[in-house]
Amino acid sequence: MSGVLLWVSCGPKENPISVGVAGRGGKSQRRFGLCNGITFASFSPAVTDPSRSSEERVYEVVLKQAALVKEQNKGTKRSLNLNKPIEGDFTQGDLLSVAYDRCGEVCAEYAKTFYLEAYPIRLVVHYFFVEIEIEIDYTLSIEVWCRRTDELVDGPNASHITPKALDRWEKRLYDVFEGRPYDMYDAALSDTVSKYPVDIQPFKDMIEGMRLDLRKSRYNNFDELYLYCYYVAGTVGLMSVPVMGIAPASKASTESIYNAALALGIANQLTNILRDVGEDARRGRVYLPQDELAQAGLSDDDILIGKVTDKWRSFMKGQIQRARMFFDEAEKGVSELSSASRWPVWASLLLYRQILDAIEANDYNNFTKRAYVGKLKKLLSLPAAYGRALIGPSKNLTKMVTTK
Ligand SMILES: CC(C)=CCC/C(C)=C/CC/C(C)=C/CC/C(C)=C/[C@@H]1[C@@H](COP(=O)(O)OP(=O)(O)O)[C@]1(C)CC/C=C(\C)CC/C=C(\C)CCC=C(C)C
Ligand SMILES: [Mn+2]
Repeated sequence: MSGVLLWVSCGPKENPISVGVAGRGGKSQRRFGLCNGITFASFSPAVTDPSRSSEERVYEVVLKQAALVKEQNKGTKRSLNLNKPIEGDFTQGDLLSVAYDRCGEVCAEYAKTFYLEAYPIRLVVHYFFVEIEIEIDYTLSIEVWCRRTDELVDGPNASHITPKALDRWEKRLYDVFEGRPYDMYDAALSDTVSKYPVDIQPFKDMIEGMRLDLRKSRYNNFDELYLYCYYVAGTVGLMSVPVMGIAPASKASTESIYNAALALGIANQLTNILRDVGEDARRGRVYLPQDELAQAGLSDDDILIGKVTDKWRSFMKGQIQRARMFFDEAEKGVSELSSASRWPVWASLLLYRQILDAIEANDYNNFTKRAYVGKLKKLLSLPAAYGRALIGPSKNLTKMVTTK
């Protein structure tokens, strides 16, 4: 089956950016395409087609993850096997609870120093609003693993990291999934993946993203950038949804919710890239698509010189517009999540999206001025997010397009 439902082009005249809604045959396989200007005039969904765009290939992962979660929800769960001798008078439960506490501490530390301040909100939600009893936030173990993975290529020891080291990290990931954790943080993740239908694929893909960061510092077009964004950030959405859970009342298809989760990761990473243009360029990295830069009459040198010109402003307008489209796509899925997850996800979405407003407020100077969302704005986002989180799954199907 092949076909196209709709294709529109938008963005500033100088930098048009296309967005498509591409049909994939039957009602249960429709999806949104926000990738680039490639018009799928006629495409085959065959998995073996080598000419597929990154978006199509990533969508296959989404379908697979959605299918797996449906399957595993029905079947058995892996059970944790802590093979290592346990010292002291602890039960496995005590150790795990300490392990999750440690994960919480790590995330809190990052939340202090980094932009993504979802952790304190998650604490508030879990401790005061959703469960009066203190309960474990299982996504913390995933977040710590993501941060540790990112630290391998971005942290203080990054210069010593080789592809071999990443291979060892991947081997260790397999151990985690097989119930053989190496340390406390791994033990928490082992526990999480034994309790929830989390698949190893997005984790492996994130490591692939780190491999890419070791060998690649330029992206020819948005298709290449999209794949990178999937690896390092879209994967986070796919890892988190099986733990966060889908609202029991949701009538949306699992695929469409995973697609929204993927979109949130991509939107966040695009925003990250737009905010860090100057900083990344000084480290020898230009993530912005080379063909789009050239089309706008810009080059790497313009980025290194770092002068905000009208050409740059216009180029940035297009890039910001595309990132916002991914946020819009993500929005469609948040209401379908379990009630406990909606507030933190809305909060992180609203907070992160404001970084794009901050870039505009800086008159597009993302070379030397860091776009940042002030404390008051952050604070005001919380009740706004709370209000949105009150809205649960839509009763009709028009919003999410497909049925389970
Ligand atoms: C239906 C629907 C919308 C569901 C929501 C799904 C969901 C929870 C999506 C999460 C999306 C998300 C937070 C993605 C992270 C994107 C990101 C910022 C990735 C960064 C990668 C590397 O970037 P870079 O090196 O360029 O940047 P730095 O200079 O290093 O900052 C990351 C750093 C990867 C590491 C990812 C994280 C630390 C986030 C992990 C977070 C979770 C697992 C918890 C998510 C929970 C909430 C409530 C958002
Ligand atoms: Mn990083």
